Amino acid sequence: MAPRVVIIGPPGAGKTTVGTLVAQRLGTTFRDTDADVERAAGKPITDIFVEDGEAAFRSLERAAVATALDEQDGVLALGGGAVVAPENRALLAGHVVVFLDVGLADAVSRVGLNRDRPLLLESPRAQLKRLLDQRRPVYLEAATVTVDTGGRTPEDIADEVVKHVH
Ligand SMILES: Nc1ncnc2c1ncn2[C@@H]1O[C@H](COP(=O)(O)OP(=O)(O)OP(=O)(O)O)[C@@H](O)[C@H]1O
Ligand SMILES: O=C(O)C1=C[C@@H](O)[C@@H](O)[C@H](O)C1
Ligand SMILES: [Mg+2]
Repeated sequence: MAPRVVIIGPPGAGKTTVGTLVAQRLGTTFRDTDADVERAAGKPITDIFVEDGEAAFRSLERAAVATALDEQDGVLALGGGAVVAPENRALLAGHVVVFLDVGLADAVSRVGLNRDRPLLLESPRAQLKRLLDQRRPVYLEAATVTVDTGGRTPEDIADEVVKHVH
């Protein structure tokens, strides 16, 4: 089995929101490696970061990405930082990988005051700027398709993603 489409992008890109809509449109299932990691650890991602550290989270995430790419046949969203690991990028070869591109202003407003993102707990705007600056080239490189999400509705973005799914 292989996912029909893998969705990547930073926090606030809309991976979960758009991915769920794409799965509905394709009549298939949606899977998110963040949820898989939480299930494997038996606790929320924020607690994994606080109690076990980011390295422990990344290790669980690598395992979750490998398993999900193998098992999932619908839509798969990766955690926002998953593509930073070369092992995960290598596993994406041959898949349809959609990067949901988002600018800083949209990412900040979408993430808002949500407290579920451990890397953004302090100075969300500055942290998001750092993540986007560091990772945007990595997302672009890992993706087979880049979809601009700026000022667009999740429904409109989902329609464009579906067009790229074979
Ligand atoms: N195109 C959009 N326009 C406006 N708001 C959006 C759009 N896409 C997503 N949102 C909103 O932004 C917030 C973040 O979206 P979502 O949780 O889907 O992002 P994500 O990429 O999965 O983030 P994370 O990496 O933290 O899991 C949600 O409140 C969602 O409703
Ligand atoms: O951008 C990141 O590094 C992260 C994004 C989220 O999806 C989670 O995977 C976690 O909060 C880390
Ligand atoms: Mg998400």
